[in-house]
Amino acid sequence: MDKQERTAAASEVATPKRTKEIIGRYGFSFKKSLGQNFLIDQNILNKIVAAAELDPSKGALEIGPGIGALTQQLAQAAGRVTAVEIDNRLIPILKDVLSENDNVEVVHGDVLKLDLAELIERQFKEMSGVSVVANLPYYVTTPILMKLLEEKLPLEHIVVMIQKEVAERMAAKPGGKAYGSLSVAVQYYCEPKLICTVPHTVFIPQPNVDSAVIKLSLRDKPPVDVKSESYFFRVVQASFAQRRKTITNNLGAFVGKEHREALIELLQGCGIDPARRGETLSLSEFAAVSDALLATGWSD
Ligand SMILES: C[S@@+](CC[C@H](N)C(=O)[O-])C[C@H]1O[C@@H](n2cnc3c(N)ncnc32)[C@H](O)[C@@H]1O
Repeated sequence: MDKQERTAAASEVATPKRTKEIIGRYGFSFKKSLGQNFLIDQNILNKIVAAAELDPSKGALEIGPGIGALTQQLAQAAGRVTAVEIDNRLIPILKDVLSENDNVEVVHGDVLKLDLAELIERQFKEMSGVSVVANLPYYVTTPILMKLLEEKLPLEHIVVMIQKEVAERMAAKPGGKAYGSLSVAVQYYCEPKLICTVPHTVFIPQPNVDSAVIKLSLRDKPPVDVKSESYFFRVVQASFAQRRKTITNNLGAFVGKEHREALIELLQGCGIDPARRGETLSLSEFAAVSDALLATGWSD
């Protein structure tokens, strides 16, 4: 290590000692309701940053910087970093911790309420690409990810630490217990890849569950063509409404019992055994059923 590297290592936030020191100095108390579990492991941070494929021409949007453990590393790897933090008590801490990183801007706000398309356009217009990189607050993981995906933001990758079980559901293939409407929604927009699992011991305070880092690479276009995206997602939701029920029973409740016989024929016409469960259907099978149902007008 040369002198510069030693100075950088000494100021790294992601160690138990330095995190406790910062928390103590500012008298910060954790709010469980905001999902505040701060990462204290440099190796995990390195894996997150490496997965994001950043370089000085790229921008990174961080959600929930906490006291800046990940933000510091993103500032080294990316050309520009914007970090959105909801807790106003953390804003002065972040300003101090990140005072040497002049390519970082901290925005105080609730990511669920911000106009992210406008924020990305404003903050990253000179960048050749933008990725979201974050250790997400677990209580709002799914709403945040669905907002990022449904708003069709111009992102390259979304690399996030989330609850392990949720990461497994996002990456699950048809046929298993983990496969559900979240898997279909995520895989419609992205190619998911599990990067690593993370024990609960690398956080202060420790959460009750283990975590995983997942990388979602945004697709240029969805892997299936559907006539109506919103209807496709309604059909997917309906197909998983009661997991133990067959696709016929779940979709029967969606289209109305009077169409049951016609529904069976429609499923057969799509090459789907009516006795199958939703959890066995692939994206292209859901697309076929969705387009066929839309054409009937049974459930507009
Ligand atoms: C799991 S902590 C991660 C902190 C830090 N990035 C780390 O890795 O140590 C989640 C952070 O998200 C913030 N947060 C929670 N809800 C938020 C929201 N709706 N918008 C923006 N930030 C939020 C919390 O205050 C907290 O700082």
